[in-house]
Amino acid sequence: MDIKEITFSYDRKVDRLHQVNAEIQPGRITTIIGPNGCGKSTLLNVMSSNAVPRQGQIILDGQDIRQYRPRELARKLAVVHQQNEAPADLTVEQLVRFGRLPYKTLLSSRREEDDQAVEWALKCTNLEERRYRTLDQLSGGEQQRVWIAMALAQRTPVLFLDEPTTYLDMYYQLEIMELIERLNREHGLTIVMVLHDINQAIRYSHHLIAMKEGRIVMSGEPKQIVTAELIRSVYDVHVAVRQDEEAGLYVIPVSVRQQTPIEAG
Ligand SMILES: Nc1ncnc2c1ncn2[C@@H]1O[C@H](COP(=O)(O)OP(=O)(O)OP(=O)(O)O)[C@@H](O)[C@H]1O
Repeated sequence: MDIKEITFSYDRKVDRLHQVNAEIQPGRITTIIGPNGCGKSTLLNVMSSNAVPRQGQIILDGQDIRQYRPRELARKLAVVHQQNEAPADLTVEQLVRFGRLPYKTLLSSRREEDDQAVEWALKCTNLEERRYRTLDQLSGGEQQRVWIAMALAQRTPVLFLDEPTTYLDMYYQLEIMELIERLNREHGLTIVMVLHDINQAIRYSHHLIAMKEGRIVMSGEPKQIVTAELIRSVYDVHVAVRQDEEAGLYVIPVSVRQQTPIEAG
């Protein structure tokens, strides 16, 4: 996937992405990092054709994504959004089955292929035993796995995830990250995600894209690009960068860079 010269504006006045260029490597995990409001979700939305750029193109399999019909694109690329809602009375299995919509035709009945895809998605996400539950009968981590399962049922080679670990505790965060890693390693999925946790981004990504104010500041292999200087320039935070035998490279936030003096009252 090629991101070519993308400029995007919500209101045709202020550009939120400025001539963004990047390459998404197939079969790899790419993570977009950067401060609140820098344009990460916007870029993901443009890359999935949910938002139309003012300029530039997203090329997938040799073709501009805007030339694909929505069903065609939905067979190539699935998205797990940041916030998801569903009717309260649907079961996990019924929700996951929605992932098969891009394969439905007017006359088609339930096909074996659909059943297989749903079973595979439930198995990958370890939800087989929860299939008859409704969302409100699941923990936050399990709910997030349902949205991932729905995307997996689409059986696409590319998966986008926007902040998949937000609101989850440490255990469920790790569980989701390990699931994503397995989907990449064992099933060859190309993953593009947005993460706020820099340490998760370092640990689970082959490639990082660091953004600030609608621009890519730096991109590359985490080990190559993550330095205290990069984090300072992107987040305005002073960090210590360390290496641990077990955990690998990691970052410890130390202080915000610009301290505002507190005036004596
Ligand atoms: N629907 C919208 N209409 C107008 N402006 C928007 C809209 N969505 C986002 N923006 C603005 O575009 C800029 C980029 O937002 P975006 O959500 O892409 O940032 P982000 O990096 O994903 O942020 P966060 O980490 O807080 O989720 C922000 O200034 C935001 O206020």
